[in-house]
Amino acid sequence: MPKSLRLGVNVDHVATIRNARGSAYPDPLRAALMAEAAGANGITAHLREDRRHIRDADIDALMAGLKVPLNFEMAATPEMQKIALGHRPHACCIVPEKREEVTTEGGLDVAGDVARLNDFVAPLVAAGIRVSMFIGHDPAQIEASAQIGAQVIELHTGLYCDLHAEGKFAERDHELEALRAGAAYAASLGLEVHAGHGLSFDTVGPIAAIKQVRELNIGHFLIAEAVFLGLDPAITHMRRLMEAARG
Ligand SMILES: CC(=O)[C@@H](O)[C@H](O)COP(=O)(O)O
Ligand SMILES: NCC(=O)COP(=O)(O)O
Repeated sequence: MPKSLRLGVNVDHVATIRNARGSAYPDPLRAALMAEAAGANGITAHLREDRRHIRDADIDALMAGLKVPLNFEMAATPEMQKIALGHRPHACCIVPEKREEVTTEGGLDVAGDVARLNDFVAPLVAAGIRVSMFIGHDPAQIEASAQIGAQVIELHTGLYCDLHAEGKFAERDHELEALRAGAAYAASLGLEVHAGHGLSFDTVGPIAAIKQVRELNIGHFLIAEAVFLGLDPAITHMRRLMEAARG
């Protein structure tokens, strides 16, 4: 695989399992270290406002224990900005968050919140953090991300994965085409392009094949598949599929 396609493993749902029983295990850091050993290029963790999975102590442990970069996913709130500036992770991905949602439902509305997000992102960039906006493929959102000074966008692949799971293949292919166009447009504006959400063995190939995409962040499926295969084999197989798609 060209070095330019990285795999970030999201460990949020290791914490989901831990929190379901209020136990001390399984430990997200242990999973992250296994992912690192299995060849993950980075670790992603989303500290939700409601702390439903990752908690503050997990972020402390990941920052202290990881060798690979941490991509810290967070909402654009003053609380999260303070935590990010306290830790200075390699990257921050700014995501939309609704307390009632089961998972991140769509991309961030950067175009509708340019002035606030501009001020929000500036101190993070000044602290040396690579800032990424988790958005859909709408050109207006891509342009707004560049305008506010983000260096990276992460394209939300959730709809593409949902359409695949529902067997709506024509709509899936239409969404895939829009993701391809979005990736090309973002790269033409000088943005680094990442992608993720809901990716699985079945859906990763066409996204990995988009040449402007430099990083995939994958979590829920890998943690689920680890129940059957183990974490290392699940990550190894995902990387093989990425490599095969990249050519
Ligand atoms: C933004 C994003 O895609 C990740 O945070 C991932 O979905 C895991 O978090 P949730 O399942 O809580 O949305
Ligand atoms: N930003 C996407 C991510 O980190 C992983 O999402 P998922 O694979 O857990 O849906």
